Amino acid sequence: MEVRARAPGKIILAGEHAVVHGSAAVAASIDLYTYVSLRFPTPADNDETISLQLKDVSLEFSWPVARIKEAFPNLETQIPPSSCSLETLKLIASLVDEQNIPEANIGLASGVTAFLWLFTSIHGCKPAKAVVNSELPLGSGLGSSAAFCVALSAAILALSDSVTVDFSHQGWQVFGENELELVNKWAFEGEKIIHGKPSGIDNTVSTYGNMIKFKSGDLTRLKTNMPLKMLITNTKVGRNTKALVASVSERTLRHPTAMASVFTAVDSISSEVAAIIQSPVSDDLAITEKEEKLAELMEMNQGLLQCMGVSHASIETVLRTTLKYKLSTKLTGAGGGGCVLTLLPTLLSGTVVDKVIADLETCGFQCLLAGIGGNGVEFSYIGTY
Ligand SMILES: Nc1ncnc2c1ncn2[C@@H]1O[C@H](COP(=O)(O)OP(=O)(O)O)[C@@H](O)[C@H]1O
Ligand SMILES: C[C@@](O)(CCOP(=O)(O)O)CC(=O)O
Ligand SMILES: [Mg+2]
Repeated sequence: MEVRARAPGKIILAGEHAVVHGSAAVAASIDLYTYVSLRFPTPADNDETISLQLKDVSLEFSWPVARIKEAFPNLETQIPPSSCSLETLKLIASLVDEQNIPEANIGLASGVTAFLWLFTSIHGCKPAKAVVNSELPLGSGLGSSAAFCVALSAAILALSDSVTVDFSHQGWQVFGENELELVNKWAFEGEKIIHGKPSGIDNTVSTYGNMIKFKSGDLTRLKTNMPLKMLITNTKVGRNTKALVASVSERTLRHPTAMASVFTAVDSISSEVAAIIQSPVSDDLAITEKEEKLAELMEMNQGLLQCMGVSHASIETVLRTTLKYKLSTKLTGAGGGGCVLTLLPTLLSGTVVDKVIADLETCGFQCLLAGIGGNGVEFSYIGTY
């Protein structure tokens, strides 16, 4: 009995960080996915463990079911989701510690903790094997943590009683509205373990796909016929979302009034971005005008992200490089390195795009052109149920 789920990564067009503090943000899914397969062993397998294989980092973790029962004598499965208590988090952290994660990969510990908590909350101590692989760079601002939590939640729920599914369906299928909501809620609880204080935008756009406006937990799905092309540049500078979100909160505590103004400005920028994206496109001139406005708003948002203290020398290098070609750029996700977005206007020639990419790659960065606004989470059964 095996299920496979996939969940997309995302770009944030406007509003990262400020969205954690109640401002609006606009995000879109991208066509790079995290995949999770989940399988319950058959009696013939004689496997009494819960295991997690992380292919992207070539690591595998495994816990005998008896060890988990010993650590969690009072474990109860729960639907709908509730938050992981501090006490449970400590118990799970000790199970994760026992796996001796290499120091170089210590950032994975929170993801492994999220897996153990999501799985045991829904299936208790049932033996199972989960395998994860991703097309997303990890820890780079493209929402790998959310895609990981959404794909895990989807796979775990797809093998649970709380989801009614059509086993005869071949290939990828989508959940119903209620089930999507459940996947999103569980994934948000997983993101809390990885991020500390997530806004919920990343798991929401990974669950629902397309393009969304998100404010204080409320989702608005955006309808657009505007062709939007973004160059994504990965500075390859590693960073950690939890630490960056915490640093913005600390700055907010030190300068509450100034930061409130910054967040209000970001809120206006995001609302304007959403309005531009949604307004009907009539002709090339209208597209060019909209692109010019978007470009300016991206520059303004980047300035405010600098005010929040989440830019980085590598991001500034991308800004300077793209400015030579009069292109507008902003960081995406938590910043501090990671990925940067450059708006590529529709009428920009392919030769210029190639030159920009060559310049950025000379700096040691990695460029990619991802499809924007595709499907959200999907799942597929493998073999018989
Ligand atoms: N494919 C994956 N395999 C293992 N862990 C993952 C994977 N994707 C995400 N994670 C978890 O998410 C963390 C990165 O999340 P984060 O710092 O929020 O960056 P981002 O979400 O921008 O990629 C990793 O350190 C790890 O704990
Ligand atoms: C900085 C933030 O706005 C986005 C973080 O995205 P990522 O984990 O860097 O992909 C945090 C959040 O909204 O939870
Ligand atoms: Mg993340």
